[in-house]
Amino acid sequence: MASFKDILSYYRQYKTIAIFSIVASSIFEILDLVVPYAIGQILNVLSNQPLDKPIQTLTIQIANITPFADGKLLSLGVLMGLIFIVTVVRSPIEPWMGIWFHWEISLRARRDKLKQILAKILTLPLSFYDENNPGRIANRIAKGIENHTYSYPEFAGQLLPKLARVLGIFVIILFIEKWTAIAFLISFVLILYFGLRDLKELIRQEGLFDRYSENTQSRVSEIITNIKTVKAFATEGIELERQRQRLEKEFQYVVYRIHKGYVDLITWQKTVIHASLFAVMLFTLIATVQGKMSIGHFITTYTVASMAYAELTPISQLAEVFSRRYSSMVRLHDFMNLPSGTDAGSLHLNTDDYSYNFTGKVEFSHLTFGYDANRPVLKDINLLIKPYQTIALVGKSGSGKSTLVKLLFRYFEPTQGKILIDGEDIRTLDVSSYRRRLAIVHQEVDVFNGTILDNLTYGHPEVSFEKVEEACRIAKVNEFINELKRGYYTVVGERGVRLSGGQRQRLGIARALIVNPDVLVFDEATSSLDYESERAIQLAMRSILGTRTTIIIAHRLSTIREADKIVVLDAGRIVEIGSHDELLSQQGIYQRLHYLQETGELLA
Ligand SMILES: Nc1ncnc2c1ncn2[C@@H]1O[C@H](COP(=O)(O)OP(=O)(O)OP(=O)(O)O)[C@@H](O)[C@H]1O
Repeated sequence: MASFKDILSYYRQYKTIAIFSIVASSIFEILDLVVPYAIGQILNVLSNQPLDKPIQTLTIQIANITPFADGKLLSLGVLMGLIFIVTVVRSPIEPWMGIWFHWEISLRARRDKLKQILAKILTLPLSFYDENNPGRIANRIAKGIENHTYSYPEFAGQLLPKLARVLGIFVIILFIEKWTAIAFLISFVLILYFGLRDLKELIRQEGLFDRYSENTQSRVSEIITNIKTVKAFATEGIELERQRQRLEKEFQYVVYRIHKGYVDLITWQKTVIHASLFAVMLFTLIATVQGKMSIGHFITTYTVASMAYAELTPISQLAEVFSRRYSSMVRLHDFMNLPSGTDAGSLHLNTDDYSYNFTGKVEFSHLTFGYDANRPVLKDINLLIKPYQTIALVGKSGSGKSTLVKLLFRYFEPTQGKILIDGEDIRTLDVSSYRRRLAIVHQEVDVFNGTILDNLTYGHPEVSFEKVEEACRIAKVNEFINELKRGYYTVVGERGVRLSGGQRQRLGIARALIVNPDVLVFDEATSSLDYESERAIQLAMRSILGTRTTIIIAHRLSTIREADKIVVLDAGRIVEIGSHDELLSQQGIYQRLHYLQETGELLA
């Protein structure tokens, strides 16, 4: 699990400037103390009491180098000069040495981290996305980043300088009266110690709450994703009630455990602070009445002590806000510390170092794989696909067809055995350059927000327009593009025109063809389509067959009659291989499936 160290490392790159700006802000906070001190000294001048040694020395030195005589007037001038410097002169300098850098560091770190986060998203293994829905991930990232961005200026610009000021106050009181200073320090340390101890427990509670609340958010995101199902099953009321119960539980927890904890903490802190301040006032007043302390020192001590105790409230508030945010910040680092997947592609723009060109000979050799190592879903698969051949994978749902393709794309590593392309183990190849020679058309084609042209050239942005048109002709995309007013420049996706399932499929096929892959995979490309769309796609597929190695995963056997080889998988094993006619003559699974689809009857 990540820790405070990880939170600090978020700003590590800006260490030097961070130290500089924190020190500068701390100095400015300490300079504030000059005012009550100088006012105390002015009171001493006015009431004819002696000045402190350093002020006396400073006045004498100024008298020596200027025409002014050492006296009451010069002392007042020197003290007013000091006040002028630490208030008026410092005002235009402070924001540029403090606030400017605190926010600049925070915003720079935000920019850097968001880039690193996307890199992490791009390199995490697919299994992570199987287990975490987008809402959960997006919520964790957004909260983590926001809390880091707001926390730094508060921590560096307020909390630390305020602590420095409290230290400065201690030194001033020490200089005036030793025992008051010691009493002050002890009360301060006790207040901070008990405060931090309680905060630690509250941070733990916040962590539990954060995890619970992440699940609530994730449900909202699930509802958005699955809204059609929710509406179709008319479960709106159930979803609302379920969420109401969760939110009520969250409310009870956050109010009666966490919020009450903070209010308890503030209650006793405030009481102790005011009691301490009253004690300081009482003791310094007694000392002044007894003549052990000057009026100026009485005023200075009381003023700076009240400044110090007054700082305790913002310090504890800042600590409280920080602890409320702490767990979500740590959770962002937990996310960032997740190991990248072995399937991670390259993040560099220029990856032409390895440019492969395969004939398309693919061999699965003694391949065994399981998502859970103890439960193999593919068992000892041996299959040779010759260049330009078309192979169809069929079999019952869950027999392992998609998994075989996932392994070909190197999303997962085989448990045993290997996959060879043109005789080379794919694990020895650069994963991004290798994948660029493959293309896949999924059952659900992803459409990005942008023009149709952007979507078509997604895998190969530099491709010529002629090549795009050619691919669109083969995939029969031109048929519907021509009907659109803005043609290739029609905006599709989230904020654009909605494409039908069949249109998306054809777009997916053209997108795959544009990268001119050596191996092309259709993953149940037609199974969710109406008959007409299916026919259009079958025709598109037919004109591609034989131009490259093609693997078709199909439930509808009509799509794959022309395949060179049909491979029947059952429970992760290859049970039949052959052409359509060969397999029909065997009285096996394929024949049964075929008969079922043709007649709708089960073979006895
Ligand atoms: N990400 C995953 N994590 C764990 N198990 C998985 C995962 N994906 C698939 N499986 C399991 O692996 C087995 C094979 O699944 P696969 O998707 O490869 O089958 P399939 O033949 O393509 O099925 P379908 O025709 O329904 O798509 C199934 O038992 C499935 O539950």
